[in-house]
Amino acid sequence: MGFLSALRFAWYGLRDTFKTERNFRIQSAFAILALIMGLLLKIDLNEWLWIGVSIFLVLAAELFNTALEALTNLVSPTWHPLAKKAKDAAASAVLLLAVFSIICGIIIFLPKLVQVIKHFNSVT
Ligand SMILES: Nc1ncnc2c1ncn2[C@@H]1O[C@H](COP(=O)(O)OP(=O)(O)OP(=O)(O)O)[C@@H](O)[C@H]1O
Repeated sequence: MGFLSALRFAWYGLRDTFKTERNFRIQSAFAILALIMGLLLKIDLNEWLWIGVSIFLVLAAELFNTALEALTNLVSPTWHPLAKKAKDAAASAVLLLAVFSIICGIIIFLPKLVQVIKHFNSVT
């Protein structure tokens, strides 16, 4: 498969996951919110790296989760303990990374938000 074909299929995967997976749309919305807050609060390069890692890890984990769900549904359309194990483990991976990204967001944005609120309080 050529490089351009690989890019095209990767794009199809992103587009399809965005259309069909509500969680992926929610995570994308949080990613955009984090980018806007990063710009508004003028975070430094190091902080951008942590926000970038958080965003890409969560979105990539959700894509893997979606792939694993699709494969599980294909292999085991009816209830099976191994299908449950696979889906639950994949969902847990997304959850762990979402918690990591929330912690990064709190560490980076909370002190700056507190500063902004203090500034507005002192001005008004
Ligand atoms: N074939 C199956 N066999 C056993 N348990 C299943 C099966 N399909 C789903 N489950 C259980 O139901 C849960 C939810 O499954 P589902 O396929 O709806 O995943 P989901 O994480 O809710 O997907 P989405 O995020 O797309 O809504 C799984 O985590 C698993 O515990």
